[in-house]
Amino acid sequence: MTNASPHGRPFIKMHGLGNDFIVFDAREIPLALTDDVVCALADRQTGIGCDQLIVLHPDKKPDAGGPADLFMEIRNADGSTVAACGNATRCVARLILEETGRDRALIRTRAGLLAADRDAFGIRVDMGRPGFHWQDLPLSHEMDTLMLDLHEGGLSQPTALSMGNPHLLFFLEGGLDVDVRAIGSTLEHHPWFPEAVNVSFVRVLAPDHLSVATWERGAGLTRACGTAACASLVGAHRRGYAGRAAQIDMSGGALHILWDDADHVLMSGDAEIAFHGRVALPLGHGA
Ligand SMILES: N[C@@H](CCC[C@H](N)C(=O)O)C(=O)O
Repeated sequence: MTNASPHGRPFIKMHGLGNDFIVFDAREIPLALTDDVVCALADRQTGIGCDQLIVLHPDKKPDAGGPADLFMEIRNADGSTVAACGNATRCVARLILEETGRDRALIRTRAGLLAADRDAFGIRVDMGRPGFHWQDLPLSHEMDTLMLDLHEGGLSQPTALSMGNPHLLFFLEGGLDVDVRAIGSTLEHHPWFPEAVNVSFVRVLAPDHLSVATWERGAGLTRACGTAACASLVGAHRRGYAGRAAQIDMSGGALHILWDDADHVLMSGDAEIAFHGRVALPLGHGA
């Protein structure tokens, strides 16, 4: 890669429960990354390595509620642009809260305006309302999202819903062993999901305690997925397996999710800084 600046472009490496992010601040110096450059940076052997790459832009679309602190661009490791990422939203909220000294952050995403603050578990983000209509995900045609007539790898009848991004949830019986990689990668691009889908496997340990493994669209198997944790609680409640609040265990740690009476999903958990660095970007990419 060519370096337009002798020192490269600064970035912060962050993670939420091991779901890791390269965060670039483009609020003062613009940054536009092609899919190829995102892939190169995300590569764990030849780049920095990440599940998602985040670019912070000025908020150019203030609505009636006033301007957000920033607009958060979210890219999967394969370069695709997505609307929502729960773990990265907590990380960005932490940066804003530390930078401003305020107790509330407002982050604009393609999925809407998200408010964040601190709570006993770390950073809490209001992830907004879930979507249950087939067009919310979207699906290829009209169907009942509560129980899809879909069968794969011995599993069947998953629930589908949107948390600003599409999720497919299989509820597992007992200790059934599943091949998350095989089933997840097969269903990620199933023709019923024209924009692909995040695939999760949910075990109900108790009505307020779930365990979730996720194959993420555009990133593969990750240690944690914030929107999948939100979707799992909502889906489990709709299927009658859980209450409206639960601890969600994932291989990287736990999140605490509440689906409140106003139909908003609140997600709480850690947001960590791993290290600061600089990277050479190709000419014309804002280095
Ligand atoms: N890691 C995320 C979700 C990132 C986007 C997802 N892979 C998609 O394509 O929708 C999270 O914490 O929510």
